[in-house]
Amino acid sequence: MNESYLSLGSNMGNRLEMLKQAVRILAEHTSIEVVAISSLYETEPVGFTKQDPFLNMVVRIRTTLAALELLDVCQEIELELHRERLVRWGPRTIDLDILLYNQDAMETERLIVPHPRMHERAFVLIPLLEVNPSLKGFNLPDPQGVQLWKSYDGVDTF
Ligand SMILES: Nc1nc2nc(S)n(CCO)c2c(=O)[nH]1
Repeated sequence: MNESYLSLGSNMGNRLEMLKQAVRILAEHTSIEVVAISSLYETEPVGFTKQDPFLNMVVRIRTTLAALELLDVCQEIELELHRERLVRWGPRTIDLDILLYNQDAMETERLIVPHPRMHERAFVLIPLLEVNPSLKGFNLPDPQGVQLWKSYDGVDTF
């Protein structure tokens, strides 16, 4: 069994509904168990800043899928929820990034794990710490631009 952490974000359309649908599809996948979900955070866009704020969260999963198979599932969910890659760093209905996969380090054309920018993103680290307290070793970047939006009592209440 493998353990992985995914960062989810949305800044187009009904952001909450998009995130709920993405988590539902993950939870319904026969090879994935959603073990924990973080709170939702409203976050200022990083990188391409001239766009609407995001809702971000992190989910902890257990899976029998290999990392690249998990990436396939994430990309299928993005397509299913009408993710349009209009501008690379621009607005999106839904975005799923693999942050960590076990304690593996891998770099391929399609996937780099641990995610290469996670260490500089408060919108990733702050929710990640909620679902994996053992990562307390991270020096949190300035939490500026990351506001708690809503917390949940677990996957079932999301
Ligand atoms: N706050 C925030 N800024 C972002 N910039 C990009 S690109 N993304 C997409 C994730 O790589 C985000 C995001 O999810 N949240």
